[in-house]
Amino acid sequence: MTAKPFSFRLIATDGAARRGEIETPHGLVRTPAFMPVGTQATVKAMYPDQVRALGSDVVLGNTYHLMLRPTAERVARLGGLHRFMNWPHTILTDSGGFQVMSLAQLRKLDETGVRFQSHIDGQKYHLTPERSIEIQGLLGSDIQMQLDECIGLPAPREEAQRAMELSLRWAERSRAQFEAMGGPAKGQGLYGIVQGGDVAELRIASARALADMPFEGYSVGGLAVGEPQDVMLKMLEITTPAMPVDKPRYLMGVGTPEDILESVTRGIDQFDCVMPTRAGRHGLAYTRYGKVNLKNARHADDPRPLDETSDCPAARDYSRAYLHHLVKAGEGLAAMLLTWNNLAYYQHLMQGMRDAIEAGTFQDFRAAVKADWV
Ligand SMILES: CNc1nc2c(CCc3ccc(C(F)(F)F)cc3)c3[nH]c(N)nc(=O)c3cc2[nH]1
Repeated sequence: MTAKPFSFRLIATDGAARRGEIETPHGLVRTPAFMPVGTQATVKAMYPDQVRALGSDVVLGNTYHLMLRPTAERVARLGGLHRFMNWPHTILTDSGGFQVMSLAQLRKLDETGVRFQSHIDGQKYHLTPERSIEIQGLLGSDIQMQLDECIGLPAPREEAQRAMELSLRWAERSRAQFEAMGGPAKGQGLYGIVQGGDVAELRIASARALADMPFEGYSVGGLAVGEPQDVMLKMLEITTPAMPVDKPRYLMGVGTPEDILESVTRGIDQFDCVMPTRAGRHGLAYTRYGKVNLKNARHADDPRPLDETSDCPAARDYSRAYLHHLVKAGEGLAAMLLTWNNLAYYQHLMQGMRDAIEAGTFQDFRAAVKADWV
């Protein structure tokens, strides 16, 4: 039997900002969407029900980590990633190339794919476009990514062009494998990934070439790799107008609350970032007034919660003094409460943006949020 096809519905626009809805085999994704990172089949320091209760429609899984441990075949034998991590909603997976280049040892990239040794036990692997799609299919991922090559910035133009053109050839091979495995009939989506470094014409060429291929969505890759924010935003101003208007756009690895506000303004629909979860584990809290570093001794006697107006218990029911104590004592509850607070803040921000775009008041919302940041 064939499942309902993957679909994207544009509900409203306000300037270049878009309010939409993606339908996948595991439910609806309200956009603009923030997708918590769940690298090793868990959003660190959070229960799945809590992640859901904050308004998360998607979590991210990682081909690189899961192919090494516990392996895609084992996850498939155990019923797939949704069953394995008890997350019955949408899962998006990355193709693994980005993580190989940033985590693996002895990596060698060529036309066929990337060869590397596991950072866990040194075992050798060869990740090709076909194998990446096979792994994402075994995991049962609802939104899959092509295998691509993401280079750092700044980079020589020739390097950006070489990697962009390789990624286009890998886009074709990823698509062929996705269709051979019956992805479309399962209602799953495969995204092409726009590359091109910080070179405008390469970005446009990449976006146009991918638009000619039948992808269910498109990622903007190759950014949030150390470039200044103005370079990233400039690349969005150039790239999103060259991308299909009726398909979701996912800006990979972004970002801070400000990055997300500015990227929604420039036509992006989906975001992922380790910031809210990683910062939570390092004593950093995101609040409507800006960031609060609870390692700082100035909080030692502060009886106030992080945000008394929040409906998240982590933000409302614990004093900064207590959170400071937990952080200094290295207590596990510190990471749990601050991760909870941070994800609540991010998802509250996303809900505010979705409502504002529907109401046609997005620019006022953006100005009001930024005014609150001290
Ligand atoms: C942080 N900056 C950044 N992250 C980037 C990422 C990773 C996104 C990702 C996806 C899943 C996970 C998971 F751990 F939750 F699974 C973690 C991170 C990219 N990924 C690909 N394929 N191409 C890119 O060009 C690219 C550019 C990226 N800039």
